[in-house]
Amino acid sequence: MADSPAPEEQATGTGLLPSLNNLIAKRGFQKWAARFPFTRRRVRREGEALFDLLAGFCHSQVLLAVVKLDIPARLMRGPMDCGALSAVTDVPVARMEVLLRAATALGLVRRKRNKRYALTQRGAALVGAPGLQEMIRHHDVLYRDLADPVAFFRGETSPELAGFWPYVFGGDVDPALARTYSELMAQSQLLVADDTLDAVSLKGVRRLMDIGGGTGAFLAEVAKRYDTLELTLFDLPPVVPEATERFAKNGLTARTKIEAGSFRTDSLPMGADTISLIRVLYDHADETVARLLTKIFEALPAGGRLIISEPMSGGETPTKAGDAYFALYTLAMGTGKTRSAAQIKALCLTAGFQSVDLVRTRRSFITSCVVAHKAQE
Ligand SMILES: C[S@@+](CC[C@H](N)C(=O)[O-])C[C@H]1O[C@@H](n2cnc3c(N)ncnc32)[C@H](O)[C@@H]1O
Repeated sequence: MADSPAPEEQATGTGLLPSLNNLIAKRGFQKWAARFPFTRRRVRREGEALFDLLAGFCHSQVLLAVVKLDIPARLMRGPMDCGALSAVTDVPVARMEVLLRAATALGLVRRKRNKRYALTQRGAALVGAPGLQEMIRHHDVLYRDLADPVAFFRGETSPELAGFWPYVFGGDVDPALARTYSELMAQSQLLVADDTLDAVSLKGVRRLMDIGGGTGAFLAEVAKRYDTLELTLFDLPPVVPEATERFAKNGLTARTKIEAGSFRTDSLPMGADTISLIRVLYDHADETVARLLTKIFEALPAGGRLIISEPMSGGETPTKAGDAYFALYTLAMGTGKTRSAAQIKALCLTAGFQSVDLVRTRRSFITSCVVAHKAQE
């Protein structure tokens, strides 16, 4: 009985003909389709795609090992052979050979004629993309949280990630932990800032307030593009010293105000004609987001704008990055969720904004953008 299709699956067939999915699931049909000239290419592609899903965890672990053993940085200094890499990483030669062959198959390294390994362009991008290696390094926490995926989706686990980002609970933060998290955020912020500022113009803006602006990495990038714009950073008190340091280092002290506070319990500073929320909403539950958006609406003048930039769900069309990665990540964090642009738009309209634009960004796996407008009086 266990093998018979569920009633709703049977119902997908029409009349006497079985549904296409019922056919595809039959081994005899699979064998025929794998040989038939008009179907065999598609069958092979689908088979490969399924195998990639099955092997995805191994691929991620190869990536993690490559990063943890500092192989990209070592190969940036010049090609190395397996023996040399084995010696500097303390991985036995035979096992290093397996790792390097796997990394070759995944396009991270390539073996030259002289048997030395060099980075490919993809491998070099690992070094060049700010924050990517730090992100990969801290993935071991996420992977442990997902080790029993059924228990995870049933909500029966206590994910470690929820403790990795304790600030979202609004509690006191250990300064050392705040620094680890801030470093990771600031590094990866550079890509987010690039894509956000390419998608949304700040021409004509007088003062921008970045709420949950962390250590000021986004505002520092804004300052590079707009040299007269005044800047305000609003974030929890533990993050403030590093932001002060960054603004001083970048010669921005005179142009920036730093306001320490919590958007949960404090009122927001007035005076900005544009407010940004960069990777903030997905950390929080709908009620917190709704209250924050209302506070922002009240803090903005007539005609003011709110820019929201963060990885989003694909909504009606789920995406690999938004729905098969960030949604799981935020679920493990336990306090927020990955929302679609349409869901964020609806929350903004409920908060009082007159209109909301969904702005196309260059790489949705880095960030997506929504811009909300307060009515002119
Ligand atoms: C995911 S980080 C994003 C930081 C930065 N915007 C970025 O994209 O790199 C979320 C930020 O929101 C801040 N935050 C969280 N809860 C907050 C609260 N209640 N009030 C103010 N800031 C808060 C955190 O301290 C943190 O800097």
